[in-house]
Amino acid sequence: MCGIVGITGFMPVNQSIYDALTVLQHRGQDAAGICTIDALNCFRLRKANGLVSDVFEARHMQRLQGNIGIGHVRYPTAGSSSASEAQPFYVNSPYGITLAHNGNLTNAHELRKQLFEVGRRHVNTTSDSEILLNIFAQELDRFQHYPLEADNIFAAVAAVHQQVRGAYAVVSMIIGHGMVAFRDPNGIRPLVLGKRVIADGRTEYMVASESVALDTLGFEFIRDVAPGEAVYITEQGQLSTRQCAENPKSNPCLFEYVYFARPDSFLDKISVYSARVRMGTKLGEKIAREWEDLDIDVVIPIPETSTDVALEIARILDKPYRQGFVKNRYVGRTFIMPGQHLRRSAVRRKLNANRAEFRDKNVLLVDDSIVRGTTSEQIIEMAREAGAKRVYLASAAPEIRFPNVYGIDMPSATELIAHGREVEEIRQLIKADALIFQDLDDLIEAVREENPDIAQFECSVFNGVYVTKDVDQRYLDYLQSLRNDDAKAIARQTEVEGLELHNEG
Ligand SMILES: O=P(O)(O)OC[C@H]1O[C@H](OP(=O)(O)OP(=O)(O)O)[C@H](O)[C@@H]1O
Ligand SMILES: NC(=O)CC[C@H](N)C(=O)O
Ligand SMILES: [Mg+2]
Repeated sequence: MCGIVGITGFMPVNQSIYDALTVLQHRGQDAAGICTIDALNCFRLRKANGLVSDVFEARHMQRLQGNIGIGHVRYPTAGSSSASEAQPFYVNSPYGITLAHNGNLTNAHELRKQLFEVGRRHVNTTSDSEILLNIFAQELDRFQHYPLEADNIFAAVAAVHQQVRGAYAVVSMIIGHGMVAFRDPNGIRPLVLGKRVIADGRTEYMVASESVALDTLGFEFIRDVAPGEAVYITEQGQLSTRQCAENPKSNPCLFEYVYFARPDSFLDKISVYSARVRMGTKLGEKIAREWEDLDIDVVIPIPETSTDVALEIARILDKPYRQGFVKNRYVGRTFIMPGQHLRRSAVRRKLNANRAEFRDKNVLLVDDSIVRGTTSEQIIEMAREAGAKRVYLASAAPEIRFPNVYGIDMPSATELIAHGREVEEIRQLIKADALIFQDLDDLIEAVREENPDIAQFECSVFNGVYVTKDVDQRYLDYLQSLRNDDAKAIARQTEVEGLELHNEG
């Protein structure tokens, strides 16, 4: 997952975009970038691998001048992890465009070919986001006049929707025009719109992956950008919006609510926190029903994402909730780290047991999800080392059995612990005394309660149904060959920096 942000204002936006990226950091830890438009109508760009606090030093911030800008934190799902594939991306025609993308395209390969052979455009990286930028640029280029009207920009987004498949929440800037943001016709990845009225009465606008970024910067939430919709804000601060998809549907990604988003965000009118509490209610009730004879002394979350779920399970079961693990606050999220070796070693650096909570007790550990099983296997071992008598595990998400192709880096089914396995086999692998998963219908119900208008969630990782309908076994095999952990490790070793475009180093 990645985090994106864009602001059109009347004061310098560099610090605000930096601050927004820090609260979106949980969506991507590998690279970060900010691009602004300065007073001379030139882009200023700084992007590099690393956390936000590492990428932007004072000298970079000083150079990122301008009242309009976009930012990105990256968790790669396509291409390489080279710094030249950090975002935003730039293309010089028409007018000069930069773009930041959260999601993943499922027809990037065909689009690249078409861009080269028909559009005569070369894309110098292996990033799907640079392809998306070039498709957008190609469509804007069909209007051979300056300035472009809002109608032209919306027509270009409509043409992007016709050609591009997959998931994309996008923020982009066009020199001489302003900022454009849009969301794919299934609304798989989130995007929210907010505003801030400044002292002289003018309105600044902001778009971001999650509403928490608006809160932090004092922007008022207006609404979610609708699936298929585009938002255009001119340099003068004039906002227009248009539905650009023929048949938009709301199919937001269910895993955002389970793991990715911050609990204090609202996505598609649903509080992530409340959804997690309801996940706890449903799972707690299932545990009470199915594990009547299990003797549980204490409920312990596996920090950090599962804490809200675990607290509610403890309430339902009427058992004490205890912080049995202490999280090292300086180690990031392990699941989104590149490479299994790094992920494994991170779990023990990140979590340590409070022995007093384990000694001679039967403990119920709660996690939000079990993906590769890296965390659960080690945590169960740590609980035993700390003296637990019996260790039970509950997962707020059902078994994750299928790859994700829409912006979560789970491209390889064989790396998923639940792929092709039943609960009992998984239990044996992670060495739990008992294991329970949430049912998919319960998870959907828990999330959907606040917004029953959502007819269907994107939940392919649980049921193998891909809402864009273009994903077949051939594509999944292709993706697996490209992006399994071994392939990525080899690619990292042989990686060379591509053409470095103008980058405030
Ligand atoms: O089965 P696995 O492959 O280990 O993946 C699942 C684990 O990874 C995530 O935690 P993470 O450390 O990324 O972040 P968190 O601190 O937000 O829980 C998630 O919350 C699970 O704990
Ligand atoms: N997680 C994401 O949203 C990734 C965006 C894009 N596909 C990349 O790999 O850079
Ligand atoms: Mg976790």
